[in-house]
Amino acid sequence: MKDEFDDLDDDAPPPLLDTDAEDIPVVHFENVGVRYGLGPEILRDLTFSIGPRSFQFLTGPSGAGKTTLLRLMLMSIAPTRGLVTIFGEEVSRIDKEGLTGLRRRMGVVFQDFRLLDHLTLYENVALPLRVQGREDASYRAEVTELLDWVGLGRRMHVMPPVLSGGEKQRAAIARALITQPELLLADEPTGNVDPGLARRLLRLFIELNRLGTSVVIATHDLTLMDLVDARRLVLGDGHLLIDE
Ligand SMILES: Nc1ncnc2c1ncn2[C@@H]1O[C@H](COP(=O)(O)OP(=O)(O)OP(=O)(O)O)[C@@H](O)[C@H]1O
Repeated sequence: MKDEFDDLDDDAPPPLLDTDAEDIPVVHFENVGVRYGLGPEILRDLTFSIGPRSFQFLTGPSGAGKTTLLRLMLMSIAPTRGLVTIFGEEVSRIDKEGLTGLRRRMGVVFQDFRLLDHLTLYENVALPLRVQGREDASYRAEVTELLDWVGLGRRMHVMPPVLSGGEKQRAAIARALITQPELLLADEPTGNVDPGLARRLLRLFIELNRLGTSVVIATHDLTLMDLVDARRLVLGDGHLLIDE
């Protein structure tokens, strides 16, 4: 695996893009609250925006609601109160097809990876492009290059069940990035890799951001966050504090 990384630049991550405050937010929450079933409110009074081409960390102690907030942005759960607007559209007014259309504009790295076990790594990563109707020949080089980037070039024809947790995580990251989505939501995307590899993956997220993607990385990892001068969305006691 090391060889595949030899040509990577190990310099500090490049500076983040400046965002234009006048652009329509990619995500906007207005007084949002959420509870699971009849349980207590997990998140309360959330009002914030995520701008186009912006980069932010989402952090807070275990159980603070980071995954829940990502699920709200992914529209896989609905708020119990307040308004969620994604790509300028208010989520409660959108039908199922509309939601699918909005989700296709996002890349998501789930904590549990969600790779398809009956497809090879290459096929998993290529799947979002196939769903877009593209032919294999048109994306083969892109998929191979990205798999090389994350150090999985030599593993691309294996099935996910034989991979380590860190390898699965990198494959899940490659799948989320391959379409250059407008919004990337990543839940602890470096939780299963060593610090050196975590830095390289962070660099990949920053490169994606430089190409125009808004990036949200949920993490506990202070060392990782300290590498980038990025906005921090900090959850605690159900509330959100923003450190610009
Ligand atoms: N499906 C669910 N049903 C009921 N409660 C849930 C559900 N999912 C999460 N919770 C509760 O909501 C709270 C927030 O969970 P969440 O997974 O969003 O936190 P987190 O900040 O992502 O935690 P971690 O850092 O440990 O992954 C927790 O108290 C959790 O027990």
